Amino acid sequence: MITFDNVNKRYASGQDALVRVSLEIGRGELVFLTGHSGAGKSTLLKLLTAIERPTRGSILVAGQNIGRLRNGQIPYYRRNLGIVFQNHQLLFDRSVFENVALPLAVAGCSRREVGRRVRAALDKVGLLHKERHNPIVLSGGEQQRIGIARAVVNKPAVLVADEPTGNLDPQLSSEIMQLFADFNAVGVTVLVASHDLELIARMRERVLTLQAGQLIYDGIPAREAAYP
Ligand SMILES: Nc1ncnc2c1ncn2[C@@H]1O[C@H](COP(=O)(O)OP(=O)(O)OP(=O)(O)O)[C@@H](O)[C@H]1O
Repeated sequence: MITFDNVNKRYASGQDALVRVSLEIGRGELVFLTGHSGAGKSTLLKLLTAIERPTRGSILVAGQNIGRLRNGQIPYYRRNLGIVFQNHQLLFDRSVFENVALPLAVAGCSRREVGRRVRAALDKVGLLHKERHNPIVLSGGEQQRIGIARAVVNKPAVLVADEPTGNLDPQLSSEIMQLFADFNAVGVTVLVASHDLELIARMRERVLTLQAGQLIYDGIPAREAAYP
């Protein structure tokens, strides 16, 4: 599903953010990406979501070479991706329903279809009863769930999250991670970047560890091996 082949990313500043990264993520896998601050986690996700382009190497997603996409093709490519950010980027002048519906407006769905899909997504994150609220009145954990509902409303094949639990307490963080596991259980390929090592360890899933831009570990950690 996702292949990085000898990927390098050097920013215009001269910073080498990723160095010869090769990895494969199969369809339907759940994988955590970790590493110290500045290790290159966000950069890897930005390459995958075509926000940045690789300097060298190739990135294939469902057979498509992402680094070679023309600018006009990128919005179409992103329709198959659900993207969750740490600061969920909700619009506070719209209701919960409208926020979750945003990707569908771009995709040109009928009103009936929008209603059906938004409610299904809100139901999956347990917030169907909050559809008329303004997100500003919701807790941080609920806001993050809305961000996740918005990411999955298009039924993407791949769900990508960058530090989705960054501002949440351990209990809420654990619930959010469980949501990703739930989406994975129904076939979605999920990649979550997080520096929360304790939380990742408890999930007992595959972990990729970056260190100074290099992939130094890829496996299901038995003990502390993935966390130097
Ligand atoms: N747009 C940019 N221009 C120049 N350098 C950048 C840019 N974005 C990131 N970097 C640098 O690339 C390296 C990797 O950064 P990246 O944000 O990918 O790391 P990270 O592992 O996500 O870190 P964090 O956990 O702090 O978010 C860092 O040295 C960072 O300063």
